[in-house]
Amino acid sequence: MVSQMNKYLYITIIGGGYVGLVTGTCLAHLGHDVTIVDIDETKINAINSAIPPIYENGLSELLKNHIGKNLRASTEYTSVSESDVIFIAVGTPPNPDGSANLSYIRSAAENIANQLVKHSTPYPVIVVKSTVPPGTTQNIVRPVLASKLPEQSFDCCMNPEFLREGRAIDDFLHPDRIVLGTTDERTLNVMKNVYSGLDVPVLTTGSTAAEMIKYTANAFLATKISFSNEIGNLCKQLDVDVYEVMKGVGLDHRISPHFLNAGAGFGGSCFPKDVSALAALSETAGVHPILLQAVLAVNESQPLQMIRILERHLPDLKEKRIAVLGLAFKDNTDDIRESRSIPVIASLLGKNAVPVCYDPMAGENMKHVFPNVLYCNSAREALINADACLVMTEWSEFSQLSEEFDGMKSRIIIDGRHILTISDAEGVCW
Ligand SMILES: NC(=O)c1ccc[n+]([C@@H]2O[C@H](COP(=O)([O-])OP(=O)(O)OC[C@H]3O[C@@H](n4cnc5c(N)ncnc54)[C@H](O)[C@@H]3O)[C@@H](O)[C@H]2O)c1
Ligand SMILES: O=c1ccn([C@@H]2O[C@H](COP(=O)(O)OP(=O)(O)O[C@H]3O[C@H](CO)[C@@H](O)[C@H](O)[C@H]3O)[C@@H](O)[C@H]2O)c(=O)[nH]1
Repeated sequence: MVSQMNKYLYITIIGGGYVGLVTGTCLAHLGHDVTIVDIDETKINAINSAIPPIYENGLSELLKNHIGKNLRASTEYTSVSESDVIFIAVGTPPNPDGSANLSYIRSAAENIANQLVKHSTPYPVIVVKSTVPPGTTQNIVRPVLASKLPEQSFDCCMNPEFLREGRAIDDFLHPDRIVLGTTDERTLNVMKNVYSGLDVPVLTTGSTAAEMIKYTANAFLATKISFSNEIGNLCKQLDVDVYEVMKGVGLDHRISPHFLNAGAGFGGSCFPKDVSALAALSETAGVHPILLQAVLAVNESQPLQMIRILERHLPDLKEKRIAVLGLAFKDNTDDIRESRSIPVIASLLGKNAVPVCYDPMAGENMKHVFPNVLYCNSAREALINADACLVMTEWSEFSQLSEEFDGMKSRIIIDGRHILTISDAEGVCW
């Protein structure tokens, strides 16, 4: 367990995206003095104006409480010199072969080293918060810093982040565990100080094991989802309700009821990317990743199951008006990265259908991907005269929909998220 707050720390977060902004704001909420650094000036200006560049429940209020007080944002790395702790929370997007692109990590580490060489607090701790392949902290981040700084003058720690988008603040402030990848006692004390105030179990490991824990946790959760989807596809053939099945299965405490929701598959910036990175890493290590590849394969085919079911009802989709409800990769976010609605809309367009889209938050983001499809301001509007409807995101407002479906031309409703409460919707795999 982390203990009571010993002292407030000066902290810099490199990267002001989902993780950096939530981490920075929550650490300010815990009382630390925090500077968020990002190369994106628009993002920095928005943060300094207390306008979150992303939609995340509760973030706006928290940002307003702290910005201009113990929280600020900058495009400059100068605060690094005054910091006790520097978090690296930049992106690690996939390379074309699925492996993690570490160029942003390298560049952040180089910029930190260039700043610390000018001036530094005694013994700053540089913390890798981004999801990185095993060995990155030890073999890339530390050597980049050590190329400019004396070995004993700093230390590194790997501290993976487990927050979920849409529930990020609650997850950050009430995590199941904190993993601290360091074997150094002094560094461990600094890190415990960062999180003091949180009543959370702490697991201390080496940095490489901490990196592996993050990938393994995501791969396991993704495996649960693909497993449920495969069972769901079978259940549909056998006319069995997969939700009833998974409820029965999940009551076994060794399995747990979580992440067994079958449907259109997993999207987001993490599961697809991290399972691919782990699979690529595995191939490189000479271990053929049979299971991980199957998890990805099920996930690729799952959104297209929606189209297959749709075509059973409407064999010719040409010029058919298809309401697509939900564009975000999950509820309570405006993030569309790897959203399962993207392959579905692309497939509809390929078949000359007319997708008519609605999402409570993510419409603007999706316009960058599909600028020429129709976007509506409500589910009701999208459903008017629709030949069919596909539900792609588990937004709770969709569970309230009822007479809105009366506006459809024909009542073909396919639920990809088990969110509708009307009786005549067809499930994607139930
Ligand atoms: N999004 C999540 O829910 C989540 C949860 C846990 C872990 N992670 C991991 O955390 C990392 C960050 O993810 P994210 O979703 O916040 O990414 P993001 O793309 O939203 O944000 C990354 C930010 O880093 C900035 N950046 C890039 N290079 C920089 C540099 N050299 N200096 C300063 N800023 C720089 C970018 O401009 C961007 O704003 C990834 O490794 C991801 O896998 C993400
Ligand atoms: O039973 C389920 C649960 C989720 N999903 C889908 O899975 C995706 C991811 O959902 P979720 O895990 O809630 O959101 P993320 O924000 O992607 O969070 C995951 O990825 C983060 C980034 O690494 C981790 O920090 C989190 O612990 C991990 O849950 C979404 O498309 C969901 O619709 C399902 O299909 N079935």
